[in-house]
Parts: sequence; C-alpha cells; structure tokens
Amino acid sequence: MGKSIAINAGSSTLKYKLFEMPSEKLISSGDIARIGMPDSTVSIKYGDGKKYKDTLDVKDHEEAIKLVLDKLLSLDIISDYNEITGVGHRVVAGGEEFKDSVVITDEVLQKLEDLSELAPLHEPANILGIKAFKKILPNVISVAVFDTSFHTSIPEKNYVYGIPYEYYEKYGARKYGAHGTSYRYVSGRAAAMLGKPVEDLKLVIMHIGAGASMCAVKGGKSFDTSMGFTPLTGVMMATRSGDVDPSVLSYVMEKEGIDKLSDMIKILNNQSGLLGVSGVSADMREIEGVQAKNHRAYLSREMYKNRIIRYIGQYIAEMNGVDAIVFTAGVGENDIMIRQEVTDELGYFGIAVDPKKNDIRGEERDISTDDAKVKTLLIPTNEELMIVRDVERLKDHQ
Ligand SMILES: Nc1ncnc2c1ncn2[C@@H]1O[C@H](COP(=O)(O)OP(=O)(O)O)[C@@H](O)[C@H]1O
Ligand SMILES: CC(=O)OP(=O)(O)O
Ligand SMILES: [Mg+2]
Repeated sequence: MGKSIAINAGSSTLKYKLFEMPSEKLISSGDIARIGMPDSTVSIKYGDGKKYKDTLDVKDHEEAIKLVLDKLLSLDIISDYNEITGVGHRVVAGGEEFKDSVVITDEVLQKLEDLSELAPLHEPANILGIKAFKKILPNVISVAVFDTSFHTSIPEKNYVYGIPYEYYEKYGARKYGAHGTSYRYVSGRAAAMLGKPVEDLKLVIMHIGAGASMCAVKGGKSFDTSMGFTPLTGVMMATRSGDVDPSVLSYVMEKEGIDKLSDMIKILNNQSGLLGVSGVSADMREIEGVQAKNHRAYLSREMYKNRIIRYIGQYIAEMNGVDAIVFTAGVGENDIMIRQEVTDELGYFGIAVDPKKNDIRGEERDISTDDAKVKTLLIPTNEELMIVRDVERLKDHQ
C-alpha cells in the first residue's frame, strides 16, 4: 500500500491526482487553470467531499507546482511528503527514443531536456515538475509517461512528411503526435461503453481543450493524429494556429521585419488560434460570452469547430468507416453547444446527437440519438489514472 501522485502539466493547466495504490482509490485531485492568464483558478478536491477554491494570478507552471506542493500539506491532504511512494509525470514529447513509460534517472532527465524543442510549450513545465518532486522525494520512484507513446503504432505513410526523406532519417523529422495517454484511456472506455473489443472498433477521438488534437484509433491503435513534429499543427487551438501553409511564415516575416523563424514559430504557438483570430481571449468561455457582438470572436469559434469537422471527415475516410466519435478534454467535456454544433454538421455520416442526452458536463455518456448509425460518446479523460498505473507497473521492474 502506498500513495502515488500523477502530475499533468498542460499548456494552460496543471492538474494532479493523488491515488491510494494499488486500490486506485482517489484521495485528492487538483486543477490550476488559466495559468499565465488573469484570474487563474485553483480547484482542489480532498477528504470526504471537501473542496478548496481560489482565484488568483498564477503566472507560470513553476508557481503552479509550488502551489500544489504547498496545498498538499496546508490542506492536510497528506501530513508529510514521504507518504507519497510513487510519482508519475505526464511528459509530452518522447521522440523516437521513448516508446514506453520510463523510470526517470539523471540520464533520462538529460534526454528529456534535449527533447524540449519537440514540445516547447510543455516539456519545460514537465521538467520543472519532475525536478520539484525529485527535490522533495529524492528516493521515490519517478516515472515519465509520454504523450507520444500511443502514437508509435501510426503507419509510416501517416507519419512521414512529404519532404526529403533524409530529414526523417538524419534528424527524426516526422509526425509524433500528442495526447496519447488520453487517447489510450478514452479508447479503452469507449470499447467498454460500446460493449465491444477495442480491436474491433474504429474511433475518432477529439481531445479538445486549450491544446487540441484528434486521433483516428483503429483496432485500439493510433492510426493517425493531427498534431505533428510538435503539438502545433492540426486543429486550431487556444493560442496555437493548427495547420498553416508554411510559406505564410516567410512572407509575414519579411513584411513585419521578423528576423528569426523561431520568433515566428513562437507567434504561432502563443499568439494564434482563438486568441490570435478573436483578439479577445484564448479561453472558449470568454469567446462564447462575447461572440454575439464581436465578429472576430464569432469567427474564431466557427474556425475552431470547422477544423474539427474537417478532421472527422478525414479520419472516417482514412479508416474507411467509423463506429463512434468521442468528445473529451476541457472543451469536449464541458461545451454543450460545441458538441451539438459540430455533430449537427455530420448527419451525412449517420452521426446525430440528442440535445437532451447532450445536456451534461464532465460525465461518461452516450449522447447519440437512438437511431444514430454512428455513436457519439462523451468520455471525460483520465490521463492521471493511466500515469499512476504505469508507476505501479514500473515499480515492480525497477
Ligand atoms: N464550460 C466550458 N465551456 C467551454 N470551454 C470550457 C469550459 N470549461 C473549460 N473550457 C475550456 O477548456 C480549456 C482547458 O482545457 P484542458 O483540456 O483542461 O486544458 P489543457 O489543454 O491546458 O490541458 C480552456 O481553454 C477552457 O476554455
Ligand atoms: C500536447 C498538448 O497540447 O497538451 P495540452 O492540451 O495539455 O496543452
Ligand atoms: Mg491537457
């Protein structure tokens, strides 16, 4: 018996879950959201139904990690850090090196630092979390669980870019994808809900939050996904552009007098997407609050939806069929209107959502109409559960 904690640093959030292991009983969960934006929110659940909530400005992931470490003790969730006997970290990029979760040694940590370029918004925060917990718990097992692992099944034809092949061979310039731990969890739950073996299913999963991606899961394995070499491509996101013709970059750089391509890529990562198009906010809730009177906010939301619709069509074609589509992550789990509006465009495929069943947030449910040919499921993701399971698995193999 022991307690394992999973740390999940997203682009705008820091989430944790503390489990009693091996029973997988949830002891506490916490979510710091809107990191780097005004009025960040802190929400912690612990004890028997106790809740702690606060609104303050959390400027970066370093502050967020300090806050989590502080609250674990000050709210009496644990009385000593040493009660924690396993730590698992979400790490976004594993490159071609890490195909499975791994115990973090100094050598592994160095390799993660080297991979930072593959997930510039995430890997530095993931590494901060690893170091902060190593400092207070130097002798406790610490495991990295990679977003990219689930995507190692993607066939070559889907991960090689149409650029000179030597760039892949020499530098690993290929599609790696992200959100794989979420896709792993959600595809398992989808199969359970549909009462069929995952091996027999074709799924399109939409992990749409601040970071957003889509995955075609065929027979339980990732077949294609929308994020690329880094988590910048694919659908449009909170601050990330999604797919763009690369020629736009050099053209705009010349016009705007931007000298370095890395600066332009930063604009695509941090100042684009919902934020860049609307000029209002990166947060879908704020966009929805003003879209009726602000055309750019309305447009940004229309674009967000349209990119999702486009990829659903693409993945149904690529898999030559689909049994179910699944909504998950911040927007997917909570935004009733987005789910309705997206699926309303997909009637041709036999997809139809029942507005009554869809009137729900953050709970597992089949939201399709009774006669829908293709099911639409709402499945809250649980990356943290997959993370502590991997800690447990690797504990025995240390
Ligand atoms: N009720 C809601 N309606 C619409 N969007 C929401 C709602 N609740 C949360 N979101 C969106 O979810 C996003 C966060 O998604 P999440 O998956 O938790 O974060 P991250 O991508 O940082 O891991 C935020 O951008 C927020 O706008
Ligand atoms: C990879 C990625 O974009 O993650 P998140 O959605 O947690 O920001
Ligand atoms: Mg996330």
